[in-house]
Amino acid sequence: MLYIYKGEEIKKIDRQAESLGMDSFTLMEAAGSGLFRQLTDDFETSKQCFLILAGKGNNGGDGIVLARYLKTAGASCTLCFPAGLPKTEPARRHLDYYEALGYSYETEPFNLTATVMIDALLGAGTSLPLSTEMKNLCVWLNSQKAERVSIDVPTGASTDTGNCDSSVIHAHKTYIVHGYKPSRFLYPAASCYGEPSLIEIGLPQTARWTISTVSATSPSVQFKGSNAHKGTFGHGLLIAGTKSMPGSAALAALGCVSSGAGKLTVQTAEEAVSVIASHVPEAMYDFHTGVEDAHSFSAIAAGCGRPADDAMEDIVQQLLQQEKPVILDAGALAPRSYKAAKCSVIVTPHPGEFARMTGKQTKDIQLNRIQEASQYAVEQGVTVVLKGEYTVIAFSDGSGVVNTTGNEGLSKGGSGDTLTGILLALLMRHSSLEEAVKDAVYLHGLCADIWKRNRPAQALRPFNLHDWIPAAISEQKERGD
Ligand SMILES: NC(=O)C1=CN([C@@H]2O[C@H](COP(=O)(O)OP(=O)(O)OC[C@H]3O[C@@H](n4cnc5c(N)ncnc54)[C@H](O)[C@@H]3O)[C@@H](O)[C@H]2O)[C@H](O)CC1
Repeated sequence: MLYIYKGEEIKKIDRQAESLGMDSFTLMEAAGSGLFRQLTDDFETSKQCFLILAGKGNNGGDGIVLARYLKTAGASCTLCFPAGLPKTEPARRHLDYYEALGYSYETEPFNLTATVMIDALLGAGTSLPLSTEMKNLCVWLNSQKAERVSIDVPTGASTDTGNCDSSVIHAHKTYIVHGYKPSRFLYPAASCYGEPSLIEIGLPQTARWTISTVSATSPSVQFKGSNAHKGTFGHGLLIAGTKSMPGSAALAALGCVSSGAGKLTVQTAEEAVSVIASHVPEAMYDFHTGVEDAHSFSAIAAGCGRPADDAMEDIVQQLLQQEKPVILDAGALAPRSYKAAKCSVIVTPHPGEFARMTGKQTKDIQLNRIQEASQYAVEQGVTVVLKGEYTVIAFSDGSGVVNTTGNEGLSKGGSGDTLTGILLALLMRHSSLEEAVKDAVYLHGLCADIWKRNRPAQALRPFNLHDWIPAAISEQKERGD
């Protein structure tokens, strides 16, 4: 399991560790030795010339410990404090020890050369914008012909949001201490991390946000039932599609019947049936314009290929008054309260739809996707699936996951409909809503990743996605995460 921590959470963890007897000096030692191990895995240290630029905080302290390990191992390494000597107590003590071993340091970086430059200037304690001095250092570092390795967070990138200073370090690699920081998954900051590696420092993992995985024992990939019949695997209601957008309903229905749904009823416009039925002969049809007999379904999805009009709003209000879990997508998403809902609600907006739901700007949502989705989920008591690269899944208890499967091949109209269908099928078959949602997003992304292994991403049609569901399920079953 991989974990995500905000800057404040890291500070709290450090304080807690200190109160339990694990002091920051020891944690810094663990960070430095972990960094050294990772560096020796990534580089033939005897053939490299290292320059470590260390800041005044604990990020710089990690750099001091790393410098000591490199020097002790006989590597060519220069430690430099371009913004002044360390100010924090553990970093100062590590510098004392470093000097006591007879090692020296520089304070002027601009004439120094190296093949690998380590950015230990600022980490989780960054506040933006950068000072002029830091900006100049970053500009210089970015202009050097060397591999750039950042410690924890590239200097100039925010820890908790996608914000970056204009002179942010563009790292080739980032060695992330203890756990991922939100900015690793938020653009533009995410694009400055390069290749990330995690450095364990021996602290227990306590984050409520993790990176999504699918368990090999999850009902999403296991399909068992002695004496099973079509009722065993649930009956889904999909309220989707119009005369002008029958394809959305077809894509969602395909996703659903390909993911283990026992039965599926599509409530749609009569004119849409010929298109849907030509692709999904398994489905049944219903032409009501309201919600009838909701109790006879295991779960309900609404909104694919529907306009966000009054008729849709009426349907959503009826859905919120019944008790079966409901997925709201596309036309079913609107600015409204879910606080009086009698059912579990999952909303699946893309950033534009989420902006419409919340009254916020899309660009602000994108910079702070994890926080925005989480805040909405907690306030409204719903599950939010905020789609996009690194889809964010926020639960109403404040926990959540970031999904790392999927690629640019999914950036096409119709991909989200397939996801809604997969989600509906898994929700019908799962006892855990949380597991159903995160598994659906993971498997949907994995379909696109499997496609891209041998085929161009631009040629992936949303209509192809369901064909890869069997391969995605089998892969997860065999992997056994
Ligand atoms: N549990 C862990 O994960 C551990 C992580 N470690 C490392 O510690 C840093 C966080 O250290 P902290 O001292 O809190 O912050 P920084 O080193 O990032 O910097 C603080 C320092 O920088 C100044 N500063 C902040 N913003 C700016 C700016 N925009 N321009 C100029 N200067 C700025 C600020 O005033 C302070 O002086 C974490 O990233 C890990 O690398 C521990 O070593 C082990 C435990």
